[in-house]
Amino acid sequence: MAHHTWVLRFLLPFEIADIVALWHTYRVPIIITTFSILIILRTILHLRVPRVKVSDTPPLSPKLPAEKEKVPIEERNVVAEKVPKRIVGGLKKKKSSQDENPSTIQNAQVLVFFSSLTGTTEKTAKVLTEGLAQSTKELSKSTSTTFLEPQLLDLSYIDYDDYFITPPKSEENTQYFYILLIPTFNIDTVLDNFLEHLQETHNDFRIDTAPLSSLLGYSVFGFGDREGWPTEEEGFCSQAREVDKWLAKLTGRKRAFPLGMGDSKVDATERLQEWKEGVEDVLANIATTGGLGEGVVGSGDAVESDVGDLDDEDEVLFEEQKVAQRKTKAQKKDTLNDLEDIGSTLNQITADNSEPLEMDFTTYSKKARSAPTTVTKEMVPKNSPTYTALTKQGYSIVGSHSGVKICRWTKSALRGRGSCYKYSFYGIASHQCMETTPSLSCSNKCVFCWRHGTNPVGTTWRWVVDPPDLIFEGVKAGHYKKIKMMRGVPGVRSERFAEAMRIRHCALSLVGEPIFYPHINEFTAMLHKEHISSFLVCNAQHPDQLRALQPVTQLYVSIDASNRESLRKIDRPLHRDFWERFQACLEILREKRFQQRTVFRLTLVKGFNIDDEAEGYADLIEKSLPCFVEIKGVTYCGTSSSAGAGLTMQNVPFYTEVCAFVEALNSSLNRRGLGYGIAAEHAHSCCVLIASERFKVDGKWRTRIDYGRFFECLESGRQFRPEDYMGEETPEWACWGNGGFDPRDERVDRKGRRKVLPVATAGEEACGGGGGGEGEACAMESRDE
Ligand SMILES: Cc1cc2nc3c(=O)[nH]c(=O)nc-3n(C[C@H](O)[C@H](O)[C@H](O)COP(=O)(O)O)c2cc1C
Ligand code: SF4
Repeated sequence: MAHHTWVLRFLLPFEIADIVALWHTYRVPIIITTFSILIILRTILHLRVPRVKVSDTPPLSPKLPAEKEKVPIEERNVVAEKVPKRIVGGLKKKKSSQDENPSTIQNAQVLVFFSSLTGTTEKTAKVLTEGLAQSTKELSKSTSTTFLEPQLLDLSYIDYDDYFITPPKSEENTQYFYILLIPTFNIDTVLDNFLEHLQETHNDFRIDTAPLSSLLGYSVFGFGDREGWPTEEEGFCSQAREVDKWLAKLTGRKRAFPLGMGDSKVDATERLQEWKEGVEDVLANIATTGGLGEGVVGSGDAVESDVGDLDDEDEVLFEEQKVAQRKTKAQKKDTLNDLEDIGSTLNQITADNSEPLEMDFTTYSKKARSAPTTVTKEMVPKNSPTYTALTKQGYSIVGSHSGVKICRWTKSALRGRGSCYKYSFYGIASHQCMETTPSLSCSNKCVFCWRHGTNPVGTTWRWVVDPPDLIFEGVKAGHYKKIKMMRGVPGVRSERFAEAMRIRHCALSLVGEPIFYPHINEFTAMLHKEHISSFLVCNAQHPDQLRALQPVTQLYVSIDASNRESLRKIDRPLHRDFWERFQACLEILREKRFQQRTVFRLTLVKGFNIDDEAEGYADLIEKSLPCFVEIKGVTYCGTSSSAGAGLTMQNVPFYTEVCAFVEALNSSLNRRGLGYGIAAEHAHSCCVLIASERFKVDGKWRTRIDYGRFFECLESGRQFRPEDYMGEETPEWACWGNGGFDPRDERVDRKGRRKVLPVATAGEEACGGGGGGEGEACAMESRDE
């Protein structure tokens, strides 16, 4: 080792000096010789390698350059940003499976997803789907790929899990192409929820980050309004841009055609037409080559163009977070040193700068994305279509998230034409009952809820919270106003009208989920203080809130199915752990059964939750041991929303079918020795009551409530049991087998004509909604038997 070092030291100075001397002597011939060799080599190579003509590159979609000429300047900028970037140079292209094995697509189908509040997108989506049906039919004839008829899907009705965790499974080995037509709303709509779902799916560690990568591709078109949202920074088409971004991630960058955007009042038709032609080109490409074409990840055909695009987006998000942190630091510590990590641009910011830091974000998405997260929205703002729709249907919106409406039974009782089933079962006078909810939002999308697509939905409360006293005063005022409006209605009985000016009962069940409201306990305390009884219906999805709920007069949990799969289909819950939440709520109800009256509310929907489920329901009852079980046929609203949810009159059970189910359930409970029996019925509402024998004294059912006693118990401050406020005997006419119509009242048909025979009708009762409860007043014709 020592010997080698010595030799190197001796040789090195000699060699360097020698080389330098040589270079000085021969540099001119060396340079000339090198250049000559290079020129000869270049000439040989040029003669041997055939030249590739520019026109040899297949003219594959997207055919944006031609289209760009037609696009106005401001639009052009947008499109230009989204055009796949062409990277020229020596990068090697990746090979995809499609590249190796082109044209492997046998069956393909376009799925057109849309969302619509005011109808524009829905109409457009229908026309677009018809157009695509035509063009894909042509493609099926001229290529080896068979396109199945495109399917139109409303994001308000579908289960996201069926389409946006993995693509749907098909027997014909069909591959799907997703098209999404997305309007934008700066108020809460189902789109917020959809976006949340996409984001959660991407971030869910149990699911692959790109679970939709087996799609053939996707493309999004957004509708917006430049009058209100002139630029993208100000929110133009912001939700379409968000959807596009998340789908790029979920599909592993299979954006088949750039995001299109149109102003629905100005240029949406032209922009959509251009975009549609581009999408059709991509579909043609899929049919002929099996790939998406040049410039798109997934085609394997060109350098992956939107890699940079996506990475930019991530980076922007990251940058935003950093800037937010920086702002706080700058404001708190007031020193430049805190900003060190930001980078050189920020080092120029003065230490006393407490203004928001100005950052030049160069992509459109930055400000638009941060804006909505910083502002807490109102759940139902006055200028929203939801507000308009609700008020049109007779709801009074109180504050920004509560509603009140007088139900048809209240009107009916005022006119002496019968009260709802709660009078027969529990002694509630319908004309003294206020139906309200402090939360119009829900965490389910039940198939029988009439408000799909318009009501805000969410898994957590993310809106402005109104104080309970504002809601309480507001709903009472709204209720009394509506009662007063009944003054001139023919047939209103004066004594009942006078009584109606004193609210005695409150059904917290209109629509939405009452226990979602963060101050629900304060609200019910206000009711009780004025000796208004509380009937609260919840959807068994919020165990924490249910556990924290103070005693109410009667606590309901909607039990819409007896097993996980059936519950998923019928309630379409937003929570992924919906079944666990449901089970937890049943346990909580079991604990509460000695503190207040607990009720299972079963809504029977033919074809969904009746067949073979009696045993399953009996299991749930055994688990929770509720005081009562109300079984009711679904109310069919006859609206497009119920039809959209797949409900028709065929899903509304006949009263005899409800009775048969009740008997099967009762037998199962008897076999298990659980101490229940069929207590009462209200055939007119298609509703039957099974009660625990705790409410049977000396062989007589005592399902009614002593409301005075309830308030005494509550005000005593002592612990009390439901039996302590058990009312008088259930009247004979309400007991099982007697129909349940109050003999004091007069039966009339829908036209107000007197009825003689008792009638068993499905789905006429209007109360309920609340968390998977019922729908709005039934718009169907009676299904008399
Ligand atoms: C309450 C409300 C909020 C809106 N917010 C936005 C918005 O933030 N950005 C935007 O570009 N357009 C916004 N728009 C415009 C709609 O996206 C546009 O009118 C769209 O075509 C509506 O589609 P639809 O009729 O299918 O519901 C809003 C419209 C309404 C009614
Ligand atoms: S249907 Fe509901 S809101 Fe109407 S009177 Fe009966 S309990 Fe009250």
